[in-house]
Amino acid sequence: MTILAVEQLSKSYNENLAVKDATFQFEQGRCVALLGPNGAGKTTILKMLAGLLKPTTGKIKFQHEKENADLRKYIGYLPQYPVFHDWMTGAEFLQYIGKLTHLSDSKAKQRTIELLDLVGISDAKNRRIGKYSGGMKQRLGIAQAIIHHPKLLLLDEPVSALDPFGRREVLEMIKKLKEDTTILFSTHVLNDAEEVSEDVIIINHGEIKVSNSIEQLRKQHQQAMIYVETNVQEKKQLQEWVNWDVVTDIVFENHSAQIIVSDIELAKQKILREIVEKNISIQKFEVGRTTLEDLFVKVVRG
Ligand SMILES: Nc1ncnc2c1ncn2[C@@H]1O[C@H](COP(=O)(O)OP(=O)(O)OP(=O)(O)O)[C@@H](O)[C@H]1O
Repeated sequence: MTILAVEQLSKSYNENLAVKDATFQFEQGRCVALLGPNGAGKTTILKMLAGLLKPTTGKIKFQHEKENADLRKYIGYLPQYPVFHDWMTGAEFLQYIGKLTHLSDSKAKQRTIELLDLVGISDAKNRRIGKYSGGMKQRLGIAQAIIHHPKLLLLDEPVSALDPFGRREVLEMIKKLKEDTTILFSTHVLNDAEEVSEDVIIINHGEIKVSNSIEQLRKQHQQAMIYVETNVQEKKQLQEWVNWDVVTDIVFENHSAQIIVSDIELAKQKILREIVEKNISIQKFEVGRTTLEDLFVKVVRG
């Protein structure tokens, strides 16, 4: 069942069109990564979905609700830079948020205990938030976002500002939460998307470029490839290979070339023969397949 459908959503900040005609949808129970480089429009999209920014144009439809309805009761949101009262303890903070969401005193207390346990910071419940590590603060931020049992959890770059330990803590946390909640989280790191999500939406310069399951993307985009490392002069000779029937594309980067091919055996023989005949000096020759990282780089570079 589709939980959220977005149609031709746009947002302008004065002259700057930050999100352009974004159309995508995803199913209940999925964990979806909104992937894009800095300034791509991820935060703008998440804020519009969370009801914190008014779209310039377009529609947001949540399950059976009317288009552009107030969705706050269904949605939990963790901003990119959450702000806490550092003098409060974790438990005090969650009780305070519980009351803001109209829970009674006793319900707020009970939910606080459940959430501290769920996000794994019960031991630190009476410690001031100012003394929490980055990973603990993000986990507390996730706890406040799910205090009202939202159907959809929006997390804006939940791991970007964390060290490797904090990243791991929060990624594991997301894996646990996705068992019960639909999650849309933004990131600029493909590895995070591949590790925890089933679907990926790639955005660049405010435009949705890809929206698909990771499984489908792997099937569609993993192509046979030969990776060659050489020096700058040799690169010129390699450029001519793009005219061969067996070569689909060549992506150059510094001293390396990724040669996308249609027939790996034929291409291997042809390239090796050429290297020997033309006496091309190579440092590395590797046969493999393109990865989702290659697709992401290609999309971002246009
Ligand atoms: N309040 C604002 N006023 C004017 N321009 C803004 C505002 N917020 C964002 N922008 C611009 O809109 C574009 C998209 O920004 P946004 O923060 O949504 O991108 P992002 O993908 O979340 O980036 P990052 O990964 O750096 O957080 C950028 O060009 C940004 O400069």
